[in-house]
Amino acid sequence: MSQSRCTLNVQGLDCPNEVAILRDALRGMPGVRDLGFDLINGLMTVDYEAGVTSPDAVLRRVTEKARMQASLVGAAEAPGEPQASWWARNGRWASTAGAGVALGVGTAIDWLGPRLGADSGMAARAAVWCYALAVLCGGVWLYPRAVRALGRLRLDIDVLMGLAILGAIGLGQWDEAATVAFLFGLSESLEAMSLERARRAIRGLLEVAPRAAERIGPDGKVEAIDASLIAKGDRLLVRAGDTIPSDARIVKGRSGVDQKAITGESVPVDRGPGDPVYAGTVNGDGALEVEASGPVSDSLIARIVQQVRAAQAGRAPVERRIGRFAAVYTPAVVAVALLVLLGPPLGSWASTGALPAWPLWHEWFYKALVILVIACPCALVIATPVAVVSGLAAAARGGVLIKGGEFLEEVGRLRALAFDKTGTLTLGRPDVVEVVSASGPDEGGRDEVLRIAAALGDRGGHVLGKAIARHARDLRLDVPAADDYRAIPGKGALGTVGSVEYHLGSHRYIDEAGLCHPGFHDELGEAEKSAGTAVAVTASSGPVGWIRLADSPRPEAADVLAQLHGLGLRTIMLTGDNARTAAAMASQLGVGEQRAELLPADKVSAISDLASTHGPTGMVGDGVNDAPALAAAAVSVSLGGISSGAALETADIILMADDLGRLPWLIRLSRSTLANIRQNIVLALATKAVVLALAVAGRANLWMAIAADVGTTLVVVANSLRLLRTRP
Ligand SMILES: Nc1ncnc2c1ncn2[C@@H]1O[C@H](COP(=O)(O)OP(=O)(O)OP(=O)(O)O)[C@@H](O)[C@H]1O
Ligand SMILES: [Zn+2]
Repeated sequence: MSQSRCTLNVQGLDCPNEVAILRDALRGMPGVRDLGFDLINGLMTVDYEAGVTSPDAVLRRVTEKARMQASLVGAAEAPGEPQASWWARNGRWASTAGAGVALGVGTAIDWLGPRLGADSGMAARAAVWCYALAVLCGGVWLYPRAVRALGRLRLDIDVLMGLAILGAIGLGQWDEAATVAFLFGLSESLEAMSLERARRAIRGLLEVAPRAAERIGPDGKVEAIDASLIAKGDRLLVRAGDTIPSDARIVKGRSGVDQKAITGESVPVDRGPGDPVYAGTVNGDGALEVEASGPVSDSLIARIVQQVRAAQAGRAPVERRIGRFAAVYTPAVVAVALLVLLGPPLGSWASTGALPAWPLWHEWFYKALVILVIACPCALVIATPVAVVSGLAAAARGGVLIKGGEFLEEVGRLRALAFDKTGTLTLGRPDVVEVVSASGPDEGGRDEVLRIAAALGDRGGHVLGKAIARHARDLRLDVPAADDYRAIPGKGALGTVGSVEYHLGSHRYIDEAGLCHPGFHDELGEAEKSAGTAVAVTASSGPVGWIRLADSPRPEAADVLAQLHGLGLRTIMLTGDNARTAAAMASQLGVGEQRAELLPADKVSAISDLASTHGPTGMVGDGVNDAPALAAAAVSVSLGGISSGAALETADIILMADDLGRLPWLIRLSRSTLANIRQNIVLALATKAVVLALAVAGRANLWMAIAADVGTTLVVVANSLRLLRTRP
C-alpha cells in the first residue's frame, strides 16, 4: 500500500468554516491520512493510501457528505477557473443586492410612510414585509450552513449570525435583522471578491509558461501545437521575443535569454547550442531551435509552481497559533454574551426572589446579540494565510522558492547566518596558481607533481581535485590513471599511480598521517600565507610537492554580507579549508566570524554551537556537499536552483539565481510578512475589544458590530495583499 496524494478544487472553500466541514466529512474515512487546505486557491489536498481508497471515493464523500461542489485536479495541471454556473459566480452579489434593495425600500416606507400621511399601521406592516425579504435574501447562503453547523454542534460564524438575526426578529426589531442579513451578505461578497483577486494575482505571478508552442516536424514543417502536447525530444521553434514553452536544450541559434520568470532577475543570459533553456523564460533577439527535454509538466517552472502551491497549502506556525486562539476566543466571547444576558436577571432574582419583567430582558438580550456578532473570529483567522500566501508568491516572483510558510516565518527570526565558503561565498571554481616540487625548482618535477595530483583528482568529485585535473589537461600533460582511489571527506584522497601509493590533501591531513617532513612543513606553511589553498602531494616515502589554488569570492558577497549586518544578523563562514586561507577570505569579504579546518561533521556541530550562542541560526550552502550542515540549521538556504537540480531538493529555501543577491531581500520580505500579520492581528483584536466594550456599555448596535467585523476583514485582506507588491 502506498501513500498517494490527490488535489480537489472545492467550490466555496475560502473560509475556515468550510475547512471544518470538509474535515468532518472525511473524518474516519478509511485510507485517508492527512488533509491540507489552500484557501486562497480553494484547493484541498488529501494524502491517502492507494488501494484502500481512491480520489474518486474522496470526491464522492465530499459531494455527498459535505454537500460541496468539487472536482479533481491533476497533479501537474493548473487548477484553472472553475467551470462555475452563473449563480455560483454571481449569486452572492445578486442576493446581497436583493437584500440591499429590500432593506432600502423597507426603510423608506418606514420613514416616509407616516410623513406622507399613510396609515401608520399599514406602512409598518409593509415595511416588515420588506425587511423579511431582506432577511431572506441576505441570508440565503447562511441559513443552510448554519443549520448544518448546528447539527454538528459547532458554534461558527454562520450559527452566530443566524442567532443574531433570529434574535433581532424575536425582539421585533425587523429593521435590525434585515440590516444584519444585508451586511453579512455584503461582507461575504466582498471577502469572496478580494480573495478572488488575490487568487488571480498569484496565478498570474506563477503561470508564465505559454500555452502554445511551435513544433518542427521531421519534414521541417512548423506546426502550432498546444504546449501540453510537447514530448521529450520534440524540436521546437522559438521565435525572437517568444516565451520558451518547455525546458529544452538549444540545437541551433544563439540569443540572450531573460530568465526573470525563474530567477527574478531580468538580465539576458547569453545562450547558444548545447545550453539549457527553461519554460517561462523569454527569448531575446535571436530565433532558436530547441529540443524539448520533457513535457511541460516536468519543467523547472512547473516544479516551482507546484512547490509554491504545496507551500501555500501547508500551515505556518503562526496560523496554527491563531487557529488555536480562535478555538478559545469564540467560546469565551459567547460565554460573555451569556453572562450579559443572564447576569442581571439572575442578580435581581437573587436579591428580590423574582425574575425581572420582560422590558428589562429586552435590553440584555440585545446586548448579548451584539456580543455574539463580535465572537466571529473571521478577520483573525484570515489574517495569517493571506499574508503568508502573498509573501510566498512575492518571494517566488523575486526568484526565491520557499518550501513552506514556516520557513518564510522562520527566516525573519534568524539571529545568525552561517555560510559555507567554497561555492557559496566563493564562486567555487578554483584555479591552479602555483605548483612546487619538493625535489627542486625544475620543470619536470613540477609536471610530475601535477600529473600525480591530477590522476587522483580525476577520480573524485572534489572541486580542488577536479580543478587540478583540468589544469593538467590544459597544459597537455598526459595524466595517468589512479587505482584504489579513496576519498577522505574534508581531508583529502589517496590512490596508487604506477604501483606507488600517493596522498593528495590538506596540510593537516598529511601531518596527521605522518607523511610530512620538517623542511617541507615549513615551506608549505609559508605557502599557506599567500592567497588561496595549498594542497600537498605526498607518497608513502615522503612529500612530492604542493599545489596552490585560488578561488575568487563571489562579486556580490561582500555587499550582501554588509547588508545582512545592517539587518542585525551575525554572519559566520564555515570551511574545511586551512585557517590562514579562511582568515584571509573572511577579512576580504567582511564576514563577522569564521571557523576553519572543519570536517563535515564539525560543520554540523558548529551549527548547533552557533545556535546556542547566537540564537536561531540559518545555513547557506550550495547544496552539493554541505547537506548535513544544511539539515542541522533552523532554516537552510541554497543557491543556484536554476543550474543545479540538487539545490532544489536539499534546502528549505532556494535562491534560484546563481548568486547571493536576494538574501537580504528575503530577510526583509520575511520580516515584513511577520509585521503584516502582527498588524492584522492587533487591528482585528483592537476593533473587537472596542466594540465589545461599547456593547457591554450598551452603546453598540448590531449593525455597528457587523460593520466593524466586515471592515476589519477587508482591511486585513487588503493589507496582506500589499505584500504581493514587494519587489526586490
Ligand atoms: N578530494 C580532495 N582532493 C584534494 N584535497 C582535498 C580533497 N578533499 C579534501 N581536501 C583538502 O581538505 C580541505 C578541506 O576539504 P573540504 O572538502 O572539507 O573543504 P572545501 O570544500 O575545500 O571548503 P568548504 O568547506 O569551504 O566547502 C581542502 O581545502 C583540501 O585541502
Ligand atoms: Zn606538515
